Amino acid sequence: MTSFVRQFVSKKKRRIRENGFDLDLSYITDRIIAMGIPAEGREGLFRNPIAEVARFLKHYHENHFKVINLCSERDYDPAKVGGNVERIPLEDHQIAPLSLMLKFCQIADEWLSQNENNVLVTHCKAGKGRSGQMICAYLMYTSYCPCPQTALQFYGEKRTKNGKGVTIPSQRRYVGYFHDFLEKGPREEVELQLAQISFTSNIVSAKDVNVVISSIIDTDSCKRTRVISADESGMKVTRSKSGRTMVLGFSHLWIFGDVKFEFHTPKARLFFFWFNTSYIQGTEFSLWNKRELDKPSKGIELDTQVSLFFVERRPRGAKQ
Ligand SMILES: O=P(O)(O)O[C@@H]1[C@@H](OP(=O)(O)O)[C@H](OP(=O)(O)O)[C@H](O)[C@H](OP(=O)(O)O)[C@H]1OP(=O)(O)O
Repeated sequence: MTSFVRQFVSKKKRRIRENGFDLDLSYITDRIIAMGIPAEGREGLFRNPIAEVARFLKHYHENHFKVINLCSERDYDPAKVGGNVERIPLEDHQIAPLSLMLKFCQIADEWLSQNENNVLVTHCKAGKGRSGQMICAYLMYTSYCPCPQTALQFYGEKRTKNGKGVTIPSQRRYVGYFHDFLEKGPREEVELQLAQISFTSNIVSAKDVNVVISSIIDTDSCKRTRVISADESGMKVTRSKSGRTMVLGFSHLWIFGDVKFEFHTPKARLFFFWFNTSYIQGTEFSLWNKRELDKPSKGIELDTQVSLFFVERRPRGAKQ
């Protein structure tokens, strides 16, 4: 019964079933493992029981494994899985900024180069999205995969039975940013002045929609600061609505770095997306349909579109 529940919870992810082990765990390469969180108590009944994870790692990789915990929402006593655990806390369903992708790669590389028997074990909660973003970065960092498309496809096939590994569009976008970073080095840090958001969707004619913009202020903790809600005063925000289109106009709103846009109705979150201002080319950032949005709600139709228009860009820290 427990085995059935665990299988159900791990959905399409590939499990390892051998020598009495049955875990939500996949070898992406011989030396890189992705798995679901080692869980305790009640959660251990439907996820990977922490004692079983420890037994597996000891059995196959004793003294040669390092675990990286990517969950900000869960933690456990590292001693319960052998002690060699590092944590890079990331929020569920969100992106890891480039600096943390690089940190992950450096930790992984240092560990794996110490001994040819060493393996790296990565997990978030499900061991799919956040783990995938980081592992794809490492596959490119080591030139195991030449480009984002290959890395994402390779990871998807190794981790899941349906080939869908990293599915959140913003996480995939950041895998692309990391490739650019590896090829061309860091980009100049720029601030963008956001003038307008145009949102076209079936939901606009039915509900009031609000937008909350936030950006990461401390990449180590992924701490976010709320920039503005279109419903709040303090900054001049104009709204207009015509049929299926809503337009928000902003005055003097500068955004910088890793920025999240979250669209809400009064009762529910509709979807969100992330980008980094240094990677915006030109004056527009557009997402052309529902498939390009992160975690869109069910009521949104496929032809939903969002466009952001920027009127100015300046190097970070330039005088206003
Ligand atoms: O893709 P889905 O819909 O299975 O979503 C996963 C979640 O399943 P849910 O839809 O909440 O049942 C899943 O949650 P559960 O394991 O189902 O509690 C995780 O949040 C997973 O993210 P990550 O791999 O831990 O970074 C989520 O993966 P991402 O959507 O973040 O890739």
